[in-house]
Amino acid sequence: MRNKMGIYLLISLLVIIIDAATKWWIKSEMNYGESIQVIGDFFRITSHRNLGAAFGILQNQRLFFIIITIVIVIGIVWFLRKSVQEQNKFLSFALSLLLGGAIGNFIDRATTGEVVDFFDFYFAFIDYHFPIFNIADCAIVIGVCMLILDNLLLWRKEKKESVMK
Ligand SMILES: CCC[C@@H]1OC(=O)[C@@H](C)C[C@H](C)CCCCC(=O)CCC[C@@H](CC)/C=C/C=C(\COC)CC[C@@H](O)[C@@H](O)C[C@H](O)CNC1=O
Repeated sequence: MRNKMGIYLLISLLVIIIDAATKWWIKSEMNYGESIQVIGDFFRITSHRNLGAAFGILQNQRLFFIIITIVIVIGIVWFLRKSVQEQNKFLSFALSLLLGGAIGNFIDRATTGEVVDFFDFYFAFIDYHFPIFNIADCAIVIGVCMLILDNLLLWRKEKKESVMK
C-alpha cells in the first residue's frame, strides 16, 4: 500500500513542480500586467496576481486561505490513503491532482500572499473575460470534475447492482 501511495504523491509533486516552474517563468520573464497574444484575443498569457480565491473572491484573506488550504490538504491525504487502500485508481488520481493544485497555490499564499495567474481567456462573442488562472487551478478543477464523475459512476454502478438483485 505504501509504494502505491508514493505513485500518487509523485503525481502531486509533478503538478507542484510544473505549477511552480510556470509561475517562476511568468514572474521572471514578464512585467506585472504584461500580456502576450497566443491565439488572437481569445487566449493570451497575462502576468496577473490574485489576492483572493476563485473569481477574485475574498481579497486579502491570506491567513484564512492558508488555514483553509491546510485543512483541505489534510482531508485530501486522508481520502487518498482510503482510495489507495480501496484500489480506486481513478479517485486516487483525482485526489493527487487536487493535492498538487492546492499545495501549488498554498506555496504562493504562504510565501508572497498573492497567487500568480497567467492563462487569460476572452470570449468575444459574449464579451466575457474568464478569470485569469494557473496550472494549479487547472489541476484543482480537473480533480474536482473527476471526483464528481467518480461519484456519479459509483452511484450508477450501485443503482445497476441494486436493479440486478
Ligand atoms: C480552482 C479553485 C481556485 C483555487 O482554489 C484553491 O487554491 C484552493 C485549494 C484553496 C482555496 C483558498 C479554497 C477553495 C475556494 C473554493 C473556490 O475558490 C471555488 C472554486 C470553484 C472552481 C470550480 C472547481 C471554479 C474555478 C475557478 C477558476 C478557474 O480555474 C481554472 C478561476 C481561478 C481564478 O480566479 C484564479 O485567479 C484563482 C487563483 O489562481 C487562486 N486559486 C484558488 O483559490
